[in-house]
Amino acid sequence: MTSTDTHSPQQTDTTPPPPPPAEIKYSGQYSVNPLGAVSFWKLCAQIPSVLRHITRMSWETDRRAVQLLLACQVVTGVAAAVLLAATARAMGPILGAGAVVDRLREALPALLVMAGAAALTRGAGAVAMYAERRITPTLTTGTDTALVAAVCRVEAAAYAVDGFADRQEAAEMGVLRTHVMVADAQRFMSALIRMITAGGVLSVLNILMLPLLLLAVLPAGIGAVLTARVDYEIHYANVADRNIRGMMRWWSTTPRFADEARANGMTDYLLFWYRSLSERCDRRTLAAAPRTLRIALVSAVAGGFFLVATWGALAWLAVTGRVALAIAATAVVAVQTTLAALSQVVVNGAAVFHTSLYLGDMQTFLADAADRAPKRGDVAIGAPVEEIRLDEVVYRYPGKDKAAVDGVSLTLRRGEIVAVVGVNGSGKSTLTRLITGIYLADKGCVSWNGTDLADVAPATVWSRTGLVPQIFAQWPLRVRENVTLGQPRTHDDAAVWEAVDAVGMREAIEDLPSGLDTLLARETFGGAELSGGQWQRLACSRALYRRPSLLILDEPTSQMDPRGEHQIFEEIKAISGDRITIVITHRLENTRIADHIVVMDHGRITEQGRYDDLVHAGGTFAELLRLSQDR
Ligand SMILES: Nc1ncnc2c1ncn2[C@@H]1O[C@H](COP(=O)(O)OP(=O)(O)OP(=O)(O)O)[C@@H](O)[C@H]1O
Repeated sequence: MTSTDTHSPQQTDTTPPPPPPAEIKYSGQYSVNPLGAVSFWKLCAQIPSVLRHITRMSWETDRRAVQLLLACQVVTGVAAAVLLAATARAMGPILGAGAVVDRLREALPALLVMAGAAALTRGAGAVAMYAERRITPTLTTGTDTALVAAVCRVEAAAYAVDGFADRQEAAEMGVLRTHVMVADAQRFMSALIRMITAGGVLSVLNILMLPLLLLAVLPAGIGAVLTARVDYEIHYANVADRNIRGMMRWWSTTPRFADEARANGMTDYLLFWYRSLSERCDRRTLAAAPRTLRIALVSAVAGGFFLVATWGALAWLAVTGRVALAIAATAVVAVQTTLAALSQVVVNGAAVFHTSLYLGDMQTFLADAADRAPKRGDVAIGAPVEEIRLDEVVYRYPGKDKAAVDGVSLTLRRGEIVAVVGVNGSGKSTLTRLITGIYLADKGCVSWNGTDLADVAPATVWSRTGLVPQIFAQWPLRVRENVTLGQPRTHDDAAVWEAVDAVGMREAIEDLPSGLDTLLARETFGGAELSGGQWQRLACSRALYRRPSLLILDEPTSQMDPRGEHQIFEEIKAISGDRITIVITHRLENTRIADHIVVMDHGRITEQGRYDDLVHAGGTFAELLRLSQDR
């Protein structure tokens, strides 16, 4: 699990060194490097399908730009052929006999054609760049948004699946590569066309030249693909560490946790942790460096050998009179053109191949995320919600041995306030996730108005739910959006103020620089910050604004002063007639407002009843109440 590390924060002779970050290694189907068992030639064979894939993605993004790009490729190819043919034509008179002026005059038409072809190639290159720049931003945004949407839309249970976050991290690399993907593909295609044209012309001049040229560049091609493969292996080995490092970076640098990190003297250790993770990634990268050096050296030596052979063959052909001098001169130009194009094909082909690895991860992740999207029925839940029933409901988190909720049966009726209490980890929050259909029960059934949630379109359930979770988001949005988020808003702020008044936040919001328009993100210019309790009041106002059929408050007042707490519970009572209300709390005095109290332990309901009954029942509730009063 762990390894030793020499860098440690504030280490003295008397204090033991802190443990380095745990090395997390995943096992199971996701631990296998997808490249491990694939042969080199199979990898190369992927390139056409990757190009097809990139073209299809680009086509869906901007058809006209793709058409423009393809037209530029054709122009590039034709111009390259014309350039070489005109070169051959010009070489005859230039290298022939007679006065220089006469020879130049004779070669002039061909020279003009050469200049025109060169200008056309440059022009096509510029237009192709324009077309690529039209496609790339939209394509990147589309891919990035698709990834975010896919993650937002999976069944919430997917987040608990081992390796899900790491595969998301790997998929992010695919999104990053879309920045360069079209440019790489375009350069690869245009170099390929130039190479085929120049190679074709060269093989017409002398058939021996082409195989020699191919041999000169092939080692570089193989070297580039092998290096890309090594890079990917390192990337793959680093995914888990990079993922944790990314999280640690955010947690360590966000102002939200700055007080905690400083006052508890955490900064040195956090930095040590971050550096240790980075160094671990570096060590893997450095360990692979000799392999990449060997690949580069071997491919350079082999390529150099065949290149010398190519030039030698050309010289031998010219010296022995097997080709005319003019043809030999054209062949020199053709060899240079083909070599340059071949190098471009190799470099950009390797880049396309490299991209294909990351795109592959992205595609696999997107397909997996689509598989994990809710597949439930399409029944809609109508208002009002009269009854929610749980029958022998069981739920176990992936990878856990014990069920978090284990055979719970319960009926909730409109107008009731139900309090759920129990020790930490007894399954209260999980129960609310099952009641709202965020998780579907493994066994048993949760039904709303008699319809099993497995048959219901989840959006129709969630449009009738208001949830204040234990850990709620402090959205970096304006105050207004922090109240209305998730609900279509009207142009009238009256309902917003009503929700704000219900949690006693009017004065605090009026004191902000721009009232409801104040941005609640102290990190940004002009942003403001609320206190912990004020944020919690705002989270409550968000749930109340929705006027939900099911209102769930999970420790809603844990950060509030007694006045705020009193106000919230008064409000809950006042509006309870029209809805089902569930309150989870460790402050047992607050359960007095409940019509029914449910006590949970180890995922089961162990007691239930009204406050006065449970106080005298001698069970867990009475014990917890006594402990809370024993100061
Ligand atoms: N996302 C999760 N993935 C895996 N296990 C989880 C997850 N959330 C909760 N658990 C486990 O399920 C059990 C029940 O947790 P739950 O959060 O429902 O308890 P709780 O009663 O709400 O606790 P608390 O009073 O501390 O809020 C615990 O053993 C917990 O470790």
